[in-house]
Amino acid sequence: MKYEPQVIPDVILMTPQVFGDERGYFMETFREQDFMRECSPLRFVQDNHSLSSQGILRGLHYQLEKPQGKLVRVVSGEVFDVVVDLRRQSPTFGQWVGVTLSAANKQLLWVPPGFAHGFYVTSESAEFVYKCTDYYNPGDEYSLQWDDAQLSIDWPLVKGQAPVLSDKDRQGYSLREAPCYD
Ligand SMILES: Cc1cn([C@H]2C[C@H](O)[C@@H](COP(=O)(O)OP(=O)(O)O[C@H]3O[C@@H](C)C(=O)[C@@H](O)[C@H]3O)O2)c(=O)[nH]c1=O
Repeated sequence: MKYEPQVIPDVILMTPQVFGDERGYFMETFREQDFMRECSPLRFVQDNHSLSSQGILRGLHYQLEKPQGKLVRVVSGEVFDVVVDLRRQSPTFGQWVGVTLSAANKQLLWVPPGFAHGFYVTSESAEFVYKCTDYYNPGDEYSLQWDDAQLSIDWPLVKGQAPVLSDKDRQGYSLREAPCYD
């Protein structure tokens, strides 16, 4: 596994070593000892899997009281995955990182606690799989506005069309109003 810190260095893009043969391929997608050394000593307690159609945008989500670190990847299709630094003490507060994750590139992204996270589906559909370092806590969930002007995220919108959002995500907080991590 290759571990590459991004412009926000706590955010790490991981590229597995893929062993192809006549049967198909094999890859390791998580190895705790290496993950702890390269990314974080936190342990994972929940695994999630979602399916979304093209044009769906889920996010940008975070939990405030019980922040979740997330190790995310795509097992079918392609998404543009975005993380936003919401740690007020961070030199990169309010900055974002976006990467393309796909079944083809097999990359994983480590999203540390303290970040909002979301993704936009660019393929016909996408299955998204991730591990979390804390449990889902619905009362503690917040949504940051995907198109906040201050964030100015460069989403690769298909045919320039507005993304499809959940009701909750249509009422996301602007960065200015959003409760953040102190
Ligand atoms: C996230 C989550 C949802 N649910 C339920 C609540 C609800 O009825 C249904 C759909 O929930 P949501 O609309 O919040 O699902 P979704 O919009 O896919 O939420 C996810 O978005 C991505 C971007 C993330 O980063 C995740 O942490 C999570 O917030 O599933 C759980 O039971 N456990 C969970 O961990």
